[in-house]
Amino acid sequence: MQATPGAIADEPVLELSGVYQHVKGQMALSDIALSVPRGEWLLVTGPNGAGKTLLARLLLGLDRPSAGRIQLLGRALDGLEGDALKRLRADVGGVLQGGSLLESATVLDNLLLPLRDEPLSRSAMARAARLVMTLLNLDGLENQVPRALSLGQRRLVELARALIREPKILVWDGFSEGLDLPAMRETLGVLSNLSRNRGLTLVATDNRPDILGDEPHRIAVLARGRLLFTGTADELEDARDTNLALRAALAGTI
Ligand SMILES: Nc1ncnc2c1ncn2[C@@H]1O[C@H](COP(=O)(O)OP(=O)(O)OP(=O)(O)O)[C@@H](O)[C@H]1O
Repeated sequence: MQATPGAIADEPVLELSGVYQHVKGQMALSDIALSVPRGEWLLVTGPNGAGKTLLARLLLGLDRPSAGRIQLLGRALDGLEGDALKRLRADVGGVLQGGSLLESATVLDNLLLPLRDEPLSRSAMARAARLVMTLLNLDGLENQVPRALSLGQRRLVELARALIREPKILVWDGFSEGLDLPAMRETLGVLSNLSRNRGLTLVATDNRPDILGDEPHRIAVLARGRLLFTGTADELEDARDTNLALRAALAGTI
């Protein structure tokens, strides 16, 4: 198991303070503060339109916040450009909602995309691809094109691509998208091993607050771009009894 929630762990590998994001004149994220220690898991949950994808994109360095500070692995994202940003991105893998596979490329070529600028031989790249494929039970699919795959397999190929550079942080937007319960359980087992053995930190987003099951994790509840709660699943259970807005957010009625 990865470090238990609340344990005194290493320095946070991911820290946000006072983060705001405007989208088309609307305040879509307001005053977000989060801190995740190495090897821990954070689930960001909340109803449709709460701002989960916007937050995931900020963590992946795909968008810049309108205001506030984002620190990943001790480095402030806002000051980073060019090669420094590229290096940081290598340490942060992302699985985005809605899919992002190249439809005209094979599974293998999709997996190798993040390695295209690395000074690696083709055989070293193929070895790295085989490792992640085996890890995620994708063996035998390397020459398929994405449209030949089930939605679940596509998600796992996206996960494999995110893991191929052995990132220190994985940001997974829309965790349950395309995955049935057995696939989800198996994937959680793989991620749990990576957290235990390599200190992988996970930030997952999902509309469902219970999606990470019994794996130790913290939960952040977003609604209308504001963080209503951060804590453990047990603390969330207690808080929802007395907090009307939190109950509405979890029910998707806010
Ligand atoms: N490109 C965009 N143009 C206009 N508004 C946007 C854009 N992207 C996001 N928004 C708005 O920002 C808010 C947050 O959107 P976001 O996609 O982050 O929510 P979410 O919590 O991920 O929702 P879902 O669970 O449906 O994926 C929503 O009101 C959304 O309409």
